[in-house]
Amino acid sequence: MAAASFLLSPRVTLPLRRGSRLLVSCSATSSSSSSDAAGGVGFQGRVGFLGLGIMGAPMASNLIKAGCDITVWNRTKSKCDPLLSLGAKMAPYRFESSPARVASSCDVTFAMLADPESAFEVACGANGAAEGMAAGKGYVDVSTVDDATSKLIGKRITSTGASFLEAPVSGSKKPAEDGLLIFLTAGDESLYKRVAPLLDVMGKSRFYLGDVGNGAAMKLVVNMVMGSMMVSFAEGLLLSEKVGLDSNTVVEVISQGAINAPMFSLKGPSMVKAAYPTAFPLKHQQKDLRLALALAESVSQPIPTAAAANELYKVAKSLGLADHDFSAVIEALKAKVQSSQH
Ligand SMILES: NC(=O)C1=CN([C@@H]2O[C@H](COP(=O)(O)OP(=O)(O)OC[C@H]3O[C@@H](n4cnc5c(N)ncnc54)[C@H](OP(=O)(O)O)[C@@H]3O)[C@@H](O)[C@H]2O)C=CC1
Ligand SMILES: O=CC(=O)O
Repeated sequence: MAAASFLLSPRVTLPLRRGSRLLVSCSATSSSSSSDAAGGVGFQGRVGFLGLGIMGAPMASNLIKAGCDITVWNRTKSKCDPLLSLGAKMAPYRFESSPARVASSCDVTFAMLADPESAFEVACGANGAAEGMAAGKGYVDVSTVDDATSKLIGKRITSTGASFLEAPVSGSKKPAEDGLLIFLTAGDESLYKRVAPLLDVMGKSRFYLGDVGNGAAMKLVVNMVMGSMMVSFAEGLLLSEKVGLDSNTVVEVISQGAINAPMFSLKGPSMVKAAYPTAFPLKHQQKDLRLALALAESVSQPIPTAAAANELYKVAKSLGLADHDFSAVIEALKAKVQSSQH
């Protein structure tokens, strides 16, 4: 992909329209001819990718397809296989593969892990990425974590002389597959500019938000709203059913009005059929609400709607729905209706 080159103002990201996608692109510090030889996306160097779950696998896959030199690692090794088939590498074979090995063999390493605990472990634990970091290298954590965890990871990474950027994403499995994620970045601004061509392969837009913690906070605010919206939608679907309305018509009416959201049109029809194919696991939505509640608590901000939604996701987890899509939260409401009738 040829990168449209322009000057980035400090702390500002300007969306450009290219084709049908809002896309921000910038040149790396190298000339386009040398960077094209190194991968064709305007980034020069080797890229590591740690965590190949629902999101990490398609993100890494898009980088490979764009011609980047990618080295992958995942706790469950079999998840590396599809990426290896596409042309990814493992860290040097003579050593047991580990985040540290990936980081030491790459210029920039991305991490897409489940939660604060795993993001910390993979970055800072034994054989963690920090052990392979050094001056000149970069670590980009795209997992959804809280600001305190992100700061701890950033501190450990930068103690090696390397640079750190947090860059959680908004957008689910399909946007990850289509390279249409929204990056919410904060931290080292020169690393942000350096990896911008890679973010543009994986995403449709990117925001640079300043100090580490701001990207995490932005992501938690967005997902707090999303988690509450889903619960409200589920309540509406169940109520409509109870009063004899056709739930599919409700989805259609909502899709034409001011409260239309792609999420409702996308998930509504399968929710009506009680099908919850996993795009965003329910356990991660509950984790994000839990972290948003802690964020709100830290500034004494009441968020009663999100708190109530969180309770419902906890019930859904207790019903064995943790690995289903978060739209399965409607089943927790159904269970409440049933228990109130007995
Ligand atoms: N799915 C979505 O729609 C979106 C998710 N996110 C966020 O992105 C992150 C990843 O989400 P997603 O890909 O859906 O999640 P998955 O559950 O599919 O993948 C989680 C990844 O974390 C790894 N992992 C979990 N625990 C550990 C551990 N203790 N040590 C090492 N690796 C570990 C898993 O490895 P293994 O394969 O071995 O289990 C896997 O690679 C989460 O923070 C989520 O909130 C953000 C936007 C959208
Ligand atoms: O974190 C989930 C998303 O859809 O964004």
